[in-house]
Amino acid sequence: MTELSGKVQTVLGPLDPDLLGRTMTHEHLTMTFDCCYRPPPTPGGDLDPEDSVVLDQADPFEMKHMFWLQQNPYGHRANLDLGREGDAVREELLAYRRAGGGAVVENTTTGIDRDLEALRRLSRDTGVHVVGGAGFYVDCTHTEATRGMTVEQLTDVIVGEVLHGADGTDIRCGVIGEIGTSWPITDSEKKVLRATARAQAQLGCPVIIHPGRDSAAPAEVVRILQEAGGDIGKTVMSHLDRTIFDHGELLEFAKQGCYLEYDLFGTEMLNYPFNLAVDMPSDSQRVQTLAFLVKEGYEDRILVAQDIHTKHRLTKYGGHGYSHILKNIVPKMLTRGFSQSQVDKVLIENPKRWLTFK
Ligand SMILES: CC(=O)NCCS(=O)(=O)O
Repeated sequence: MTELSGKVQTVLGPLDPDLLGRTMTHEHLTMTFDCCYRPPPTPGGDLDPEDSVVLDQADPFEMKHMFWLQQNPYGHRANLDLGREGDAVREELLAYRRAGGGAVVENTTTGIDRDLEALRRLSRDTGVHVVGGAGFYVDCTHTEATRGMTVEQLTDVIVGEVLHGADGTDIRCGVIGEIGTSWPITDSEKKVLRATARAQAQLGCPVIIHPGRDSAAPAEVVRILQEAGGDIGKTVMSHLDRTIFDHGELLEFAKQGCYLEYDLFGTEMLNYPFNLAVDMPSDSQRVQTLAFLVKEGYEDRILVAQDIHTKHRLTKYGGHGYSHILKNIVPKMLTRGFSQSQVDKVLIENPKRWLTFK
């Protein structure tokens, strides 16, 4: 289809897919998540204000705050700024390589401060292959200029980011996404989805979607992409661990044929701040769901990641870091009945197939 056919496109240029190695398909190395700030709940009952667990916004990161940050990651603005952690992320990526990691897909798109120059530096400094993301995040980050564009214009922007480079650089994106959608999907997001599908049809490239926080959202996104000519077999549905909980519903969705991504490994919280009706699964429950999907015949469709997008999850701040899956989840999978070849599919073969341009 293009000169990228049969290759993976990293921020350092086209790559032989066999060189990728173990790949986290949904991470952020630098981004801002300020758009998703949620004020923390105020303590009720008889709590003395002196003992309040609500952090002052000016408070620095301290050990005594880490449990609070795990429970309220979006309630502290400093935690949402992953853009100034270059040195810590570089150290983490070196540790990721030592743990056997080869590549990460960096899903930061327009709206949450994509920084392709930083990704290129990090990749050069660490030897980790980094794939950058084209396109737009959720509606609340769309500018008036974005909202004003036609589907054709949006398609041109996305195609240009893959073929020529994004944000005024010559650094070319290797996936479209994460394309952000809310629930219900807004008009501006629908246009971006249609443009994504058209760009994918032209380029034969991988696509990755951030669905809205409702169990009906993934199927609705797939419907819109399909109608606009997208290639569902080359599309990832992210964040399924906070979106579809019922196993029957999950199997129904899996039949659509996209990749099924469990990418919030390392996130353990009592109340999911974006949807209090949701009981966020633990890592053990995530592994159980993956085992269920394997039993149902979907081992060629599963992808995993940690989707690090806040500071408290970096090892610098006591978090699990980018190596969590390799160091802790893989051994757990092997004790829960996964074969080494199934683990290799999830970490190596499935990402490679998805990321290779048609
Ligand atoms: C960066 C990003 O969009 N992460 C997903 C957070 S969510 O809570 O799963 O929506």
